[in-house]
This record gives sequence, structure tokens and C-alpha cells, in this order.
Amino acid sequence: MIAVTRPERTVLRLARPYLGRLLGAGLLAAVTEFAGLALMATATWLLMSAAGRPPLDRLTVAIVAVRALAVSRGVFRYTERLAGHDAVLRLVTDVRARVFAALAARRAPEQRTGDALSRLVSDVEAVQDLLLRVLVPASAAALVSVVAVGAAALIDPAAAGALAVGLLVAGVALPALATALTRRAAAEVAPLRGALAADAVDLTHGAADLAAFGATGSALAAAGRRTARLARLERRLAATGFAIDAAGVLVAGLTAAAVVFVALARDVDGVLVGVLAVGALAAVEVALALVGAARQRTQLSAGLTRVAALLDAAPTDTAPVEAEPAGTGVAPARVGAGAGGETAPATVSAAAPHDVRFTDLTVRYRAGAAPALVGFDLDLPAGRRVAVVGPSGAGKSTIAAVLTGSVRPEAGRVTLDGRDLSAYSERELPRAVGGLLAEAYVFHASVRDNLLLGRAGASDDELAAATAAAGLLDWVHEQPDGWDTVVGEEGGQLSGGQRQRLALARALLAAPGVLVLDEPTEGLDPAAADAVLAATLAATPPGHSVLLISHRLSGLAGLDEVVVLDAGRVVQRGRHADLVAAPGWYRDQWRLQEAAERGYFALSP
Ligand SMILES: Nc1ncnc2c1ncn2[C@@H]1O[C@H](COP(=O)(O)OP(=O)(O)OP(=O)(O)O)[C@@H](O)[C@H]1O
Repeated sequence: MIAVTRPERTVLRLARPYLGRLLGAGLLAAVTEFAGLALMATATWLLMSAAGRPPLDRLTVAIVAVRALAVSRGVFRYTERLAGHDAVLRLVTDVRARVFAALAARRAPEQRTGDALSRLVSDVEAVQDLLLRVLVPASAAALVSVVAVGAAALIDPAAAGALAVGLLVAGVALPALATALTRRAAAEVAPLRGALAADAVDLTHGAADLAAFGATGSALAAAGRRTARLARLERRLAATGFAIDAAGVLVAGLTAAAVVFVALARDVDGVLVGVLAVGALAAVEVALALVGAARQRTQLSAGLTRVAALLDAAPTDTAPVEAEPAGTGVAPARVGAGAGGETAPATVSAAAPHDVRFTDLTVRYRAGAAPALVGFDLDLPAGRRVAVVGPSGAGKSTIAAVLTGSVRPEAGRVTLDGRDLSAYSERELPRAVGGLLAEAYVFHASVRDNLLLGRAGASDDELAAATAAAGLLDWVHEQPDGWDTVVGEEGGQLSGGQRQRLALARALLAAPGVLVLDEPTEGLDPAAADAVLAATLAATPPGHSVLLISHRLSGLAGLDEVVVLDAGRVVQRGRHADLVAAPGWYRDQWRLQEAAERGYFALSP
């Protein structure tokens, strides 16, 4: 019960900056409980003494004390809640940002949107509950129990002994029993909730495909089975909880009876026996908070373990990501998994030119799997424009992932202005390196807000220039709401090509010194693709370098170098004209694409 688990230690480490506030909340909680206990005891003394009709002045202090305790209890409770929630909500903001950063940095194959959502929401709430519903009330209950036994000992040590036994049963034995009885069911609940959240994502996002394949019924049935299992577990947890609560009430009654019995046997004054009895009831009730805390703790353990696993795996400098004031309420989720070097974070100025160098880079996503990149070298000084091409799965996007810090190389180095990429914090790196990454996300917001995510505060002229280069300006002007047109969840109200153009315009607006463009013309027809690529390259400021990842070979003639990858290795490199002249994958592919597109152009009106 008392031993702090590893996930709890991880979370408590993060709570260090708020320790003062949390201690304050714990003390206020103890004072609140103590005020409640003292109120009961004083009121009992007052009532029983008043029955003997003593002179009023003997009761005055007690009357004032009852009023003061009744009022102060509410005030203490309010300030305790205020202090506790203030500390915990600050901590939870930190934790949520770190969990978000860790999730964003991880390109783990098992990562699911629904599961990630469940981690961000309910698992992070476990952190909140650990402090607010376990630590604060448990420490207050333990403190008040000790004080109550001490106060009872002033009246009669033997009765205090009986009270201590009752409090030990209520505060130690019952919580241990509650933990033992609920541990297994509770461990199953958090992963099940995660699975249900993933089901919800599949059932909503995949509804059309499930219906098309006639699989809606079986998908619903599988989700239904998980829901039923969750409901069964929660019912079992609730039933055990009720039984333990009932046992707690029994312990309170038995403790009060034992205290009265001992006190009467030792000839304690009748009024004080009453005070001891009511005080014992109130003290056991306070101690029973430990049962609730223990139950909560078991239920929280799975969620905490999942959060701690993410936090432990996260880079050390995964600092909270600040929201950009872009009006979408969303922050760019670019986080440096490769960050965390020993040197002080390097600084970069936005939009300045930068030199990038990849040296003998090897990347492997899973231990034992084939590497996605092997011995990759590339020099990308300021102003140079390089394309990386190759068949699907060759490792092209992996280069972008390493460069933006979301994947850490197994061997080799990537330097930015001569310093290892890991020397840059996740705040600094996106200022220098960024652009259009694979499967860029379009937010459920207006066109303007989606664009401003690239550069907050961009003027209308800048928005128009970027959007024109991406070939979307005419469409924006045609919309009744213009820049304020809302594009739907994941850009669902746009065509695939429009979504891509919007994402490209956002990347152009961001204009980082090193612009990464991963398949910028994906989803566009050949004519539009050529026009957009030419306009994009023309819109990139001189001095800025470009790393273009493409499966299309058209439009690469103006680039300084084209690198051909196959199975993670560079198989050809040179300028477009040289590669077209030499036998190899590039020339073969070029001819194939030329022939296919000539047919397309011939058929186009
Ligand atoms: N997150 C990931 N986890 C595990 N393996 C991955 C991950 N991302 C990519 N890979 C693997 O790494 C290899 C290279 O993938 P990458 O996405 O870099 O290829 P690509 O050349 O960009 O392909 P495409 O043109 O199809 O986008 C592939 O074998 C792929 O299966």
C-alpha cells in the first residue's frame, strides 16, 4: 500500500515544481478534516453538557468554537480545493504536453489514434486523480488519525488504544483488502478503455469502408463485446467497492462501541464518553478516506503505467509545446525525438539559410528489421535544392523524418550548421527545418487558420502569394466565405488535391531555411503537378535549401542534385540530365513516366 511504484515516482518527479502548493493543499485538507472532527466532538460535549443545565458562561467557549469550526471548515475545504486543483491542473498541463510530444515523436507501428487519445485524456487524468484523490486525502487522513488518537489519549489512554486499533483496521487493513480485491479487474479496465477509444475511431472514420465491405455488423459486434466486458469489470469493481464501504461502516460502529465500552469500564466521565464515541465515529470516517484512496490507486495504476512509459521514453528536453497563436487552437506537432544532447540547445533564427549534412546515416525502425536507410550521405548547404527519388519503401520519407527530428538514426550523423541535430531543442529545430511532410494534417478550421499555422500573423498578401504558388488561390476566391471557408474534419470538405495544395501553401508560408517537401504534388494531375512544383520552387526564397521527396521525375531538371534510393541505399546520384543519359533505374523510370504522361496529355482536352 505504502511502497511508491515506479510509474508513481515518474509522475511525482514531474510534480516537484508544485510541491509547495501540494503540501499546502495536503495541510489544508488535514485541517479541514480535523475541523470536522473537532466540530463533532465539541458539539457533542456542548449538547451533553447543556443537558445538565450548567451556567451559560461555562458553555460560551464551546458555542463560539462550534460556530467557528462550522464556518472555518467550509473555508478550509474551499481553499484546499483551490490550492490542490491549481497545483494539479498546472502539473497536468505539463504532463499532457509531454505525453503529446512523446506521442508525436514516436512513429511506433502500434500507435493508434484512439489509443493515443485515450492516453492523452483518461490516462493523464490518472495523474490528476493520483494527487487529488489519493495523495492529498490519504496524507490528510493519516495525519488526522494520529492527532485523533493523541486527543483521545488525553481523555483516556486505554480508549485511545481501542480507537487506534479501529483506525488501523479502517486505514490500513481495509485499504489493503480493497487493493487485493480490485487489482486484477482494475488492471484490465484502462487498456480496455484504450481499445474502445480505438474502436470508436475505426467505426467513425472507417464507417464507409466497413459498410462497403459489409463488415459493419462484425465490427460493431466486436466493439460491443469489449463494451460488455468493460461493463462487467466496472460492475464488479463497484460491487467490491460497496462491500468494502459497508465493512467500513461496520468498523466505525464497532470502534465507537469498543471505545465506549473501554471508557465506561475505566469510569470516564459520561460527557467525555459521549465525546469519545462521536469523535471515534468521525475519526474512523476520516480514516476510511484511505480505503477510497487505495481503491482509486489500484484503478489508476494501469493508466499511470501507460503515461509513465511514454514519459520515461520521451527525450529529456521534451518541454511543453506552446500553442501557436494561430487561431486554430492547435499547435504544430513537431517534436525532436532526437533532441536531448548534452550540450546547451543551439539556437537558430527563423527563415535564415542553413547548411545540412547527412553522414553515413543508418536508420532502423525495429530491432532486427531491415534498415530503412543504410550509409546515407548528403550535403545540403544553404541554397541547394536536392530531390530524393526511388521506388515505394526505398526510404525517402525516412530522410525527412530524421531531418525533422521525429526519427532517431541508429548510426551516423545529421548536422545543421555543423552542430548535431540533437543539439537543437524541439522548439528550435522546426524554426530551421520544416515543410510539407507525408500525410500532412489539415485541421477542422478555416482556410486562413490552417495557413496561419505555418506562420502566425502572416498578412493577407503573404497568404495569397503562398496559396497562389500552391495553385489554390482561385478556389479560395470562388468560395462564398473566401479565406474563412471551413475545410471540415481532416480537410474532409476538400478534394484530395485541394487538401494537398492547402498543406503545401502552409509549408511555403512557414518558409523555413531548410524546406522539406514530401510528395508536394501528390494527388494532382500531371499538368497541375508540373505547374505547382515549378511555382513552389520559384516561391522558395533564394538561400533556402530544398529537400524534395518525389516519386515523379518530371520537373526535376532545375534541381542541383537528384539522389536515387533503393532499399535504403543510394544507387544513383547526379543532375537530372546526367541521370536521364545514363542507364539505370532513373532513366527507365523517366521513360515510363514520360510515356504514361504523354498519353495523358494527348487525351487531355
Ligand atoms: N513508422 C515506421 N515504423 C516501422 N517501419 C517504417 C516506419 N516508417 C517507414 N517504415 C519502413 O521503412 C522503410 C522506408 O519507408 P519510407 O516511408 O521512408 O519509404 P518511402 O521511400 O518514403 O516510401 P513511399 O514512396 O511509399 O512513401 C519501409 O520499408 C517502411 O516499411
